[in-house]
Amino acid sequence: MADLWQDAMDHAVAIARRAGEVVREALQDDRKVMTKSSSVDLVTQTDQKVEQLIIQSVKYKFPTHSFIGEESVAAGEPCVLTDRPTWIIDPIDGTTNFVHAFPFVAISIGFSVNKQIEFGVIYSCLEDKMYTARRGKGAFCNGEPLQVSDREDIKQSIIATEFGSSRDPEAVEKIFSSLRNVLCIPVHGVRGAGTAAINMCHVASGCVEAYYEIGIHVWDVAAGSLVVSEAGGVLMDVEGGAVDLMSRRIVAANSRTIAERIVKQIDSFSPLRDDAPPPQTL
Ligand SMILES: O=P([O-])([O-])O[C@@H]1[C@@H](O)[C@H](O)[C@@H](O)[C@H](O)[C@@H]1O
Ligand SMILES: [Mg+2]
Ligand SMILES: [Mg+2]
Repeated sequence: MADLWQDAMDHAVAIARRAGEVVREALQDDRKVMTKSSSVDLVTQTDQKVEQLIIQSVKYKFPTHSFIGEESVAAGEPCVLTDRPTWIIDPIDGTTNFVHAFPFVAISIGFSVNKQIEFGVIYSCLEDKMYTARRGKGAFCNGEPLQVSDREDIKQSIIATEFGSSRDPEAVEKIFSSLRNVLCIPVHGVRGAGTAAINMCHVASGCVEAYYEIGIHVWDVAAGSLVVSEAGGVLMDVEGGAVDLMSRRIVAANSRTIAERIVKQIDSFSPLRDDAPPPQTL
């Protein structure tokens, strides 16, 4: 039977590739940096330009589809996932890397129908790696199938995580407490690419056993969640149980054993959900 969403997925791959060209070109110029939720939550005109490029091209081809885009939400658009076909877009995942020319930058596009991710496309544009996953049909990098690592012993693992963009002292304390717990299991190492999407592609590729973070957003992990699960990995909330893409918390691992071991080390907290109603102003 023909795949209902193949056309949309082909479009996502094409537009992610085009967006990657725009990002690479922008790296040659000065990058004007603005801030969002905090002085370390960065955004550039390229983030906004790439998001508009993706949304306009999708609207033209699929006029009935909905969007959740990082920069549109920052500009006041709602962040609510419905049953409608929805493109969940992070135009530049790794903006801080982009600003500093640290060489991991991705365009991340997840596509959800009935609140289920149908496909995920992550283009690591400085490495020219196109990661794709279609629900039930596997995960790939530049067309080659991906498979998570088979290491079950966490003491022989590399774990990926990030520090995020909150500098709230209580959150920072918990982030360091979790990091200390994980490091002292002990694990072989802790890494972070500076982008949630690429960290998840690293889990899917088998070069790290797990990735966890509190503070990410739905656009950081929508595509990556399918890339990981289609490569044979598992997703979990940081307190165990099912992952909720709007909760801003995630553990993505090669196996349930490793995911549960990570969960035990995490000093968890709950940032404001992505779909929380905006605060009332009097
Ligand atoms: O803002 P942005 O570069 O798209 O996305 C960023 C992530 O991918 C990064 O890994 C994470 O630590 C930050 O919290 C942020 O969400
Ligand atoms: Mg991001
Ligand atoms: Mg971004």
